[in-house]
Amino acid sequence: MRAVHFGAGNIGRGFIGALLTKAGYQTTFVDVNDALIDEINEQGRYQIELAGENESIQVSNISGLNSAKQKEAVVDALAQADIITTAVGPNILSIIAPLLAEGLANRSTPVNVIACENMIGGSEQLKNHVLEQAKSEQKENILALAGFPNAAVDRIVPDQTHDDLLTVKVEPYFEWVVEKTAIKGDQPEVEGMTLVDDLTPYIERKLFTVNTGHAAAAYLGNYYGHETIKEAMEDSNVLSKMQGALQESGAVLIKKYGFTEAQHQQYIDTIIQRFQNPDLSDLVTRVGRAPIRKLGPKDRLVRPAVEYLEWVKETPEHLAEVIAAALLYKNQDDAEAAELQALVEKEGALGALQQVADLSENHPLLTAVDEQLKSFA
Ligand SMILES: NC(=O)C1=CN([C@@H]2O[C@H](COP(=O)(O)OP(=O)(O)OC[C@H]3O[C@@H](n4cnc5c(N)ncnc54)[C@H](O)[C@@H]3O)[C@@H](O)[C@H]2O)C=CC1
Ligand SMILES: O=P(O)(O)OC[C@H]1O[C@](O)(CO)[C@@H](O)[C@@H]1O
Repeated sequence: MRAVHFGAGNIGRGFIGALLTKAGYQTTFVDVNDALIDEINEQGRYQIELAGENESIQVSNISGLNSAKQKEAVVDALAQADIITTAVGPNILSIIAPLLAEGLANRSTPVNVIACENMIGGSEQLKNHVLEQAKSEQKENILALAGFPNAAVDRIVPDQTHDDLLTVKVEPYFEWVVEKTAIKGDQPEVEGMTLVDDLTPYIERKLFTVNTGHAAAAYLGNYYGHETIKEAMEDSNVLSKMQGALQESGAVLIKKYGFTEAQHQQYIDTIIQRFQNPDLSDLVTRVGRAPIRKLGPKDRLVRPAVEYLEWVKETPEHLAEVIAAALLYKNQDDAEAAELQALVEKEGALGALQQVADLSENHPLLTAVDEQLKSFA
């Protein structure tokens, strides 16, 4: 069995590639990072360390291709793959789409393409990019043979600091949930992948708890002078503000999906413990990366805040505070953070938020964020 996985980064090596290989796939990593691909081909294996546990896992049966330099080989690999996955970041999906279109158009058997990104409807969005960029004669085959099941992926994999390029340290916890109904052909059998009929409660619970909480720790942590998530979690002020934001996003999830309060509190508590893992060093700059994407209308901050206004009919003060902290986030090494600050300079913080979050001019969330910005001043 063959797997093609786009993105040999933290989640690619530390999570998805590892499960695929364990399930018996010969995994080809596709990336644009020459050094990573060369090392994968040279070593043919790498090591995963489990944070806080004296255990490591060997991943072998792997190879690598550079998608910028070995396009034909990538297209061939895609045409022959039994499963295709991605973990490249939401903004890269449109960039890998033409290669996917070509590879999928050359197939004669069904295959599933699973985008393992932090976003709602990631595989669906990838499918749209593929169809938009496919040649007209390629579309029929793609539509007939390629399934694009959406997925939720949960495992914290910080940036790596090992001497060798491939070793990756991850938290022991993981969850990979995939939409069963969108699968074409045989269901993939991967230990650790859970197939469900309705992905929505899983992806929303994950994105609006793990990622909302993490973003709160990153932006508030940064505002209060912390460099790592662990430091931010040791600051009782940041911790209690983050807990407040999770109570707000949780209130919406409980109303929408019928989780009990006790069940949901248990889920929140487990996540906070994961953030506090003393053996994981995760920078606030990694977790807060790409703030324009994170302030998007469907993403982890604005969506639960807007839904809190709609479902609970109260002001989401804590989420508004995190959004305010995100608007104040400065990091010249992060292109989106610099772009956001330029927009804030031009339009003011609320004007910038209105644009990136696609809010109406008089949206009550703008007033709530304004109140919080004043309290930061
Ligand atoms: N790191 C984590 O803990 C988690 C990350 N995710 C999601 O996984 C995705 C990847 O995140 P990370 O692995 O952390 O990022 P990363 O930056 O470590 O890995 C991304 C990889 O994609 C590669 N890439 C960039 N452009 C490419 C292209 N055109 N073709 C092929 N490869 C390309 C990069 O070179 C890099 O190796 C993101 O959507 C993220 O939200 C989801 C859950 C956990
Ligand atoms: O990967 P993104 O969407 O930039 O956000 C970082 C987030 O993703 C994770 O890496 C994994 O869910 C979290 O650590 C963090 O909440």
